[in-house]
Amino acid sequence: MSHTILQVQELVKRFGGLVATDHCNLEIRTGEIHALIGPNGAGKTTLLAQLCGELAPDSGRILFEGRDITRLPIHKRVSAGIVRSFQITTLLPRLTVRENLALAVQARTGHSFDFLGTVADESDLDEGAEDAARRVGLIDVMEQIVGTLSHGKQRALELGMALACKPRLLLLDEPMAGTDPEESKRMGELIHSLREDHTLILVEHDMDAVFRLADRVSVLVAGAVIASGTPEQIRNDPQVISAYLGDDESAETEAVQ
Ligand SMILES: Nc1ncnc2c1ncn2[C@@H]1O[C@H](COP(=O)(O)OP(=O)(O)OP(=O)(O)O)[C@@H](O)[C@H]1O
Repeated sequence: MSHTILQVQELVKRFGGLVATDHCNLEIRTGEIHALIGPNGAGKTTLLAQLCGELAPDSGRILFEGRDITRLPIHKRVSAGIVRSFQITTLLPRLTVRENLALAVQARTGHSFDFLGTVADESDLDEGAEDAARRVGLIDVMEQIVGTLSHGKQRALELGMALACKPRLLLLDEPMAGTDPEESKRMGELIHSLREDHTLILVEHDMDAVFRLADRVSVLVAGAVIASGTPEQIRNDPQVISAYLGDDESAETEAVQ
């Protein structure tokens, strides 16, 4: 029986007069890939930012494994096991893959950032960096300068940096963005492989990827979840079809642009 890892209860976030998150309720089960979809401006990114602690909600609660984390700062959520990809640091293009990953391990373990010059000598950092690199298929390019990697490999590295923080719940914000079909396929396989030992929330505009990868899908419209279910249930939900997916191919394509 699956149990709930994350619960969002009646979450509200306003930007001035705009209600970006409107009494949002969401339940994420341990071990699932849960996709969050919805039209542009529906509030997906704003919700993710509240889950990782980047934005403070105005009201409502977020429970992680039953514990109220609504007011916990980002670094404490990372320690608790919630990591958003690209959250800890953006890539440092002039450093190597190994150095970038070691910095992500440092962020998790609380090592000081002051001794950049000796990063490569720290065996615990190195081990963590190599584990993450292996996981995302970058072990053969550990010494390569990040700025010289292909876009797809840079995306994989961003994911590797999130993994170096040893998350239990990984928040992925548009991992397929800007990737070509081959890179997108590889990223899909990578995400699928993470499901073994992680719970994932996936915000993604690529509907093919969403319906292929997700165990369950929630649809956000105007800051509220209007439906949650299996990809099959969501595809056939009349409310979702009229509010978002549309009832034919062209409407679907239009809705996700
Ligand atoms: N910092 C901010 N200040 C003011 N308004 C904001 C801010 N961030 C987001 N918004 C507004 O909140 C609403 C939700 O935006 P958000 O980016 O969360 O939607 P989204 O579903 O992620 O959209 P997209 O699919 O286009 O990325 C939008 O109307 C947006 O303009």
